[in-house]
Amino acid sequence: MSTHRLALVAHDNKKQELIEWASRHKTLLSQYDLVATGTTGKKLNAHTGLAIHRYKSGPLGGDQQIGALIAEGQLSALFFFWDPLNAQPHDPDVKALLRLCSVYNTPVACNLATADLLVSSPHFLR
Ligand SMILES: O=C(CO)COP(=O)(O)O
Repeated sequence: MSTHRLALVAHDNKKQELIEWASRHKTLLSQYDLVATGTTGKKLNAHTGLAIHRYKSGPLGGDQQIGALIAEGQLSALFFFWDPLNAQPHDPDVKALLRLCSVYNTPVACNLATADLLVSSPHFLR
């Protein structure tokens, strides 16, 4: 992969799922520079001990900050457990982040099954 930075983001109802997933893959994740939106990063660090650079909370611009990394070619993959059952105040930012993944052909996992598949790829460090 071109860079060694991964972004981890989850909406509130999905944070527990992401924390459990990250705990399972802690050894692999710890080999990367990790970034996250504010609350996701705080909870991930508290529950897994992983070092994570935290951007702003999603509704306050964090999704856009991670989008900027993608636009600059600074992100290898995004793990974005967005909530399909609840409206988000910053829905345009959520869409924009997912859109940039397609614009720049950045791997993005939006659920557990895809996240597991993505980290089992040979492109990932072991
Ligand atoms: O809203 C988010 C992603 O759209 C996530 O933001 P937080 O990690 O700050 O909860």
